[in-house]
Amino acid sequence: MTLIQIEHVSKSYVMGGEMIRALDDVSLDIDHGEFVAIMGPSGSGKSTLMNILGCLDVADGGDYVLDGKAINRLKDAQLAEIRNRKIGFVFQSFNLLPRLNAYENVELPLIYRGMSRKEREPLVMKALEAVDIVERRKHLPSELSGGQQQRVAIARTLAGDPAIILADEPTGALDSKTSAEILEIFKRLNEQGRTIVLITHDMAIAQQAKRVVYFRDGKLSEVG
Ligand SMILES: Nc1ncnc2c1ncn2[C@@H]1O[C@H](COP(=O)(O)OP(=O)(O)OP(=O)(O)O)[C@@H](O)[C@H]1O
Repeated sequence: MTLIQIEHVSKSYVMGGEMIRALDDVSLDIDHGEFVAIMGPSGSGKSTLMNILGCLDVADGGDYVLDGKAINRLKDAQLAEIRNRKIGFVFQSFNLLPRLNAYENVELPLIYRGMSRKEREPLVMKALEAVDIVERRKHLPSELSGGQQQRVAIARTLAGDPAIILADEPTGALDSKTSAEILEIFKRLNEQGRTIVLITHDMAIAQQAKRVVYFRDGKLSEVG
C-alpha cells in the first residue's frame, strides 16, 4: 500500500538573481513498510526533498500525497499537525534537550500531545526498550555517548508512533562501529514494520537499506 506519493514535484530557489532548481520534476512512491535510502552528493537536493517529505516545507509545483492526504495545498497549521502525528525525524545532531534526561526527552513530545503520565509511561518504556537504552534512562545527554544519544533520539521518534521515520544522515556524527549499530536498529525497526527513509551522501550506508534512490542535480533515479 502506498504511503508516500510524490509526482512531478519541483522546488526552486533564487540566489543572487540566479534560479537553482533544487528539485526538478521529482516523482517517487514509497510503500508502507519500506526501507528506502535517498543518496546523493552535497547540494543534490536531499535536504530540500526531506523538508518536503517531512511537511516542513511545500513544493512549488507537483503533488504530494501522504497516507491518503494531499499535502501540497495545506496551510501551515494543518502541515504542523500532520508533521506531529505522522512524521518521526532523526537528525545527525541528535537534537536532545540538554537539561532533560533520556526518559524525559522521549516523554516530551507525548506531553505536548496532552497525554497523562499514566498514558505516557508504557509508551516511553517500550520505545527505550526498542533501542536498548532502558538502563541509561536517567542519564543526561551529556552523560551519554553519541551512539547512546542517537538511540534516545530514535526512541523519542518511536514513542510518537509515526507513519514514517525520516532519518537525515543519522550516523554522520558517529564512528563506523557505532554507525553500524545504529543501522542495525533501523533494520530491526523495519523488520517490525516501520517505514524508514534514510538520507545520506554515503553509498556504503545507503546500501544498508532495501532500496536506494539516487539524487543528482535535483533529479531522482532508482539504483539497482
Ligand atoms: N534556502 C535556500 N536558498 C537558496 N538556495 C538553496 C536553499 N536551500 C537549498 N538551496 C540550494 O538548493 C540546492 C539543493 O540543496 P539541498 O540542501 O537540498 O542539497 P543536499 O543534497 O541536502 O546537500 P547537503 O548534503 O550538502 O546538505 C543547492 O544548490 C543549494 O545551494
